Amino acid sequence: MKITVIGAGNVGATTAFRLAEKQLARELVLLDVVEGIPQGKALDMYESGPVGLFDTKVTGSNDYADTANSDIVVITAGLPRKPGMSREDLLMMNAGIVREVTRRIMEHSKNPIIVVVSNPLDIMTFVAWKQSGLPKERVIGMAGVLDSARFRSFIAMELGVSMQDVTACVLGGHGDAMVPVVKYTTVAGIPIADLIPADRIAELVERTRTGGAEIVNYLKQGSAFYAPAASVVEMVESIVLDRKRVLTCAVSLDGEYGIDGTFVGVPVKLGKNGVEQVYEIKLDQSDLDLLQKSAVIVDDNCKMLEAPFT
Ligand SMILES: NC(=O)c1ccc[n+]([C@@H]2O[C@H](COP(=O)([O-])OP(=O)(O)OC[C@H]3O[C@@H](n4cnc5c(N)ncnc54)[C@H](O)[C@@H]3O)[C@@H](O)[C@H]2O)c1
Ligand SMILES: O=C(O)C[C@H](O)C(=O)O
Repeated sequence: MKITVIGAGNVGATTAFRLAEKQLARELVLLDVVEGIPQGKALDMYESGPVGLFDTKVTGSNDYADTANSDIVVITAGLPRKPGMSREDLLMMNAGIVREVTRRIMEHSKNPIIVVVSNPLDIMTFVAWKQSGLPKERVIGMAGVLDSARFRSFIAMELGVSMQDVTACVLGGHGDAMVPVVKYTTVAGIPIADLIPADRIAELVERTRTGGAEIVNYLKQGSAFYAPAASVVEMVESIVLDRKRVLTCAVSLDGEYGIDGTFVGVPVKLGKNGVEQVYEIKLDQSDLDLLQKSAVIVDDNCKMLEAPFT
């Protein structure tokens, strides 16, 4: 298994380190446009192997030839937002980066599975899919795992229970219009509506929707990376080990939820072939309306991007 992480910044480097520690790849390549950064960070990670007890061969590079024959490529290249910005404000700049990165990846790897992280997430996943020419099952956006993790953390904090017992469902685009689905959010199988008053749930839902901005406002110079990297690794692990985890990921829908051809977050089965099943769960009309609205926002942004994808 060879995994490449494009972008050796906060998310990329943290992801690469977690992947190395978990020994999910025999070979791990960290690539960035900035010379020296991927090489230095990769060597530093590699030198932690004797202490962290892993043998993954981690190398840093600025040359796509070193990514040749990757089984999985994680794209984290692109600008993060600053306080006051929305993720959509990154659209034009990051679309150019993701398009170019994808073009270069595909010159050296025939049939990789691409996990997209760059923002605005759902639209960048669309860009990577279009540019790559890969089947839609092999281009997957990471956001739902992160958004659900945030909702789970807030619920665990609220109730003083282990995060392990909290399961949350957050669908839709990775923006302020995301859809935390209260009905499918439970603590050891108990619906949270039975445990937390409705007005407080509404506050936790709102905190989840603005969870990314909450971190941006603290950091000032960039956005979250520990929870995002952990979320990427959960997805990659399910693919590498063919675990068939059911995780919310941004995938291209084909009529499910009344949405056609748009990338948005829904529960999918992730295995060695990428997206192996899309689950169309029964939603209340109000949640379905929100999900469809969120897809329209993604779609409108995709339309703002001018092809050609070559
Ligand atoms: N999907 C999510 O849930 C999620 C979570 C966190 C961050 N993000 C997004 O991920 C992206 C990266 O965030 P970060 O915190 O790591 O930012 P960062 O600035 O720390 O790192 C970005 C890296 O990309 C590199 N880069 C830029 N253009 C490149 C190119 N053409 N080829 C290769 N590398 C290139 C930069 O040199 C930099 O090292 C941002 O767009 C951010 O918004 C998404
Ligand atoms: O909020 C951001 O800009 C980064 C990321 O999408 C996040 O949710 O942390």
